[in-house]
Amino acid sequence: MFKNMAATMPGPEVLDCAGMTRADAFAVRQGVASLTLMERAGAGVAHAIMARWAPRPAAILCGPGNNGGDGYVIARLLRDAGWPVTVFSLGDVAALKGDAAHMAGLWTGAVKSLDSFKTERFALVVDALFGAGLSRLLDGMALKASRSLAERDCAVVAVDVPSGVNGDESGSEGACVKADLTVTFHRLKPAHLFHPARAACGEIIVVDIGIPDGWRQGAGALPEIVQLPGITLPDTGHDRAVHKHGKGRLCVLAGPPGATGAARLSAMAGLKAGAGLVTLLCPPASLMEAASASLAVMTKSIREDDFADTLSLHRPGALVIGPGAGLNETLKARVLAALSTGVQAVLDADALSVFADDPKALFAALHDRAVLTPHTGEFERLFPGLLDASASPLEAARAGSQQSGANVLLKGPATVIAHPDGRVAVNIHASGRLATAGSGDVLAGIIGALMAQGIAPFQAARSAAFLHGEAGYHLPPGGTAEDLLAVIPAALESLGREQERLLTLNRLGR
Ligand SMILES: NC(=O)C1=CN([C@@H]2O[C@H](COP(=O)(O)OP(=O)(O)OC[C@H]3O[C@@H](n4cnc5c(N)ncnc54)[C@H](OP(=O)(O)O)[C@@H]3O)[C@@H](O)[C@H]2O)[C@@H](O)CC1
Ligand SMILES: [K+]
Repeated sequence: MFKNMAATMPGPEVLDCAGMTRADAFAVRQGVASLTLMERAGAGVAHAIMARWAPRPAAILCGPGNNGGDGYVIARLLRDAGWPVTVFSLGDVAALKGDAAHMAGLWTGAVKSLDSFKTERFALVVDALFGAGLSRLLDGMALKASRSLAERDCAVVAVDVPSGVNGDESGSEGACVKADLTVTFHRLKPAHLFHPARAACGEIIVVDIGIPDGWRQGAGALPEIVQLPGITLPDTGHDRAVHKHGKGRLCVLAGPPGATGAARLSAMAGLKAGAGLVTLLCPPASLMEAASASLAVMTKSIREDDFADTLSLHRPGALVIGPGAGLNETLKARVLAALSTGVQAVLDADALSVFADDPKALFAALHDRAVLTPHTGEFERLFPGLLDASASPLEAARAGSQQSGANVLLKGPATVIAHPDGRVAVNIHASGRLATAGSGDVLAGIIGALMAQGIAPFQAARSAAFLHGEAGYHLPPGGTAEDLLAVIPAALESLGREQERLLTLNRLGR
């Protein structure tokens, strides 16, 4: 889905539109002319177009602000390269101001009114109507143009964001342009990461427009894209001195009879992700079912009323609680008991939903050694209305983490990991093949295994999301959660090798 992004992404941070404006102003204070930034932005789009398409009749739709200014640069550079180009303007060209007026002045061809734009005359259309300055829903000529683009089979390239999409937001109430390629500048914006806005972007390229180092000063903790050099993997070496107890002990709570599969997936994932010892804590009635289906995973019977005692007996480095656990008061009590011991814990599935009627009781017990792993439905149960009220899942997860006091990993095609201190990361390294039943149980087990091995919860959640995503790329078509377990070692190996290569290059100063 994010093909080629690694090669073109100049940096890992995500910037909102205000942050981008600040970075732009910083560049200008450092002596980079804003016209130079606009020229580089337009050149980046023009080069991306020429790298993908041979010359063909192209329409450049220019808006009333600087997004339109970029459009005039693109028109000039494509025409200079021999492309047949027609420019359409939304509004009067004479009304343009500043850099956009300057760039329009360098365009020596005709400028037609957007009203006369007919999609069928063009094989490629550049959408330079609105970018970061979008302030209301599309209407009038812009709305008409976006609709006519949707009806025709011509290539559409969006400048910065597809017009109608607000760069800070994952969704839009109104219509927007649907692009095949979106070229943005300096850093990704939230809209490039989250559906449905992301789906309107098509392929995404980030162009470096030469904003000087130092632009981060005073920007606070920016959300970042999880990347391989920044994750922590378990030690998978051949050191013979290592004992299984020294490689991390993980406990997983099993559910009632007939529903132990989810916890068994988590437990197996924990072993595959390097935990030395994994124990399924089973209600007595589930013991035989769990034991007969497990080989390397240990099984232990637990009593109804002594979950904190059970944990102090097994002294796990981390606990996974929730997958297939059953929605009942016993589970609620066990979650609260586990949290009261201070053990590092992954709360997944039923351990979240069981608090739908009283999330505050959960929040009062949570701490930053816990990781909540909701999908959007579970998130809504714990934080009613927060997703809708937030510009994007990024903001929602950050707010959810601060409200609850725990790390929150909000699952989706782009998974957000938030720490209560305000740090946020987004994992986009994930195959669509992960969208299969039980995949979340596997993720919970991997997070638990990494925490049990001494990796701090926020870092464990970031790293596990990336490793789980990598395992998805090793899955054959039609792969199930069981198949996902089987490819975790291969995923660990390939990431370990690549990380070592990057570290070596770094040491050599490359
Ligand atoms: N920052 C940087 O580093 C760089 C930025 N660059 C480029 O600048 C772009 C941002 O430019 P920008 O701020 O001028 O905003 P832009 O999107 O052109 O629109 C503003 C105009 O549209 C109008 N308007 C808005 N919504 C409307 C609607 N629905 N329907 C009708 N009108 C609407 C709005 O009117 P107003 O709201 O003021 O009434 C205003 O007149 C950015 O995306 C990137 O492409 C590059 O050059 C590289 C360096
Ligand atoms: K645009």
